Amino acid sequence: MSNNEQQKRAAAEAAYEYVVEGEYLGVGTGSTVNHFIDVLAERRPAIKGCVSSSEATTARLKRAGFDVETLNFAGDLSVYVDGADEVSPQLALIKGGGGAMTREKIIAQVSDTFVCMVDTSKQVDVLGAFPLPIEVIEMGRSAVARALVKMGGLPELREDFRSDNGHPIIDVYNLDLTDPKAVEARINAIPGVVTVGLFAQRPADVLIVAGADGVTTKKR
Ligand SMILES: O=C(CO)[C@H](O)[C@H](O)COP(=O)(O)O
Repeated sequence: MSNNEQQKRAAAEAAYEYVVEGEYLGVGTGSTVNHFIDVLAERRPAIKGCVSSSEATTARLKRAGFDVETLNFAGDLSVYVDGADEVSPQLALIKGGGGAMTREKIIAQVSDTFVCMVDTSKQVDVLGAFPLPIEVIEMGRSAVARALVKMGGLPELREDFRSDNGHPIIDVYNLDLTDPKAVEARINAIPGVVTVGLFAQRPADVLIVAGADGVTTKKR
């Protein structure tokens, strides 16, 4: 395993401490979450089942023998575990590198504790070096892109990609994200936007950071 994969695995092991037995567990998407699912598969907690944020995660959880239930059935959750592409000191996030941020945001919103796992490379003082993913309705994608240009952004359509919801994703460079809550509200108000991958209004509650010197945990 590479150093980076070892760090992801270490973060996943630390996140496991937040799993609550007897309940449904929210599970995010991405390579760090894949390590978390591997940890779940090895330790087999007595959870009721999982609520998944993507088809890829659902398939991996089912292969590991876990029940996957719809959020509509499971209701509000105690714990949601996921990764992120960037994290600020206030635990605001950029998510959606894997294109799953719509379902991720819905699950985060109804979870008491959002546990986010990252490696040190994803910690930034100000969000925005990572291009901001925005899921859009196909017929509105050019209109949304023009609105983003007016905000100072440089939008790029993600080539040959559709989200699990069947929508295109625009990755936006160059936005000023010094006030991420305000930018999130502004982008949410553009007609045609399904979900912006800014998690500032609902940031992480617990941040697990894995680095060369081990794992640290920060709480909001
Ligand atoms: O937001 C996400 C998917 O939509 C992921 O959490 C994010 O892209 C991080 O992925 P990885 O753990 O592979 O670096």
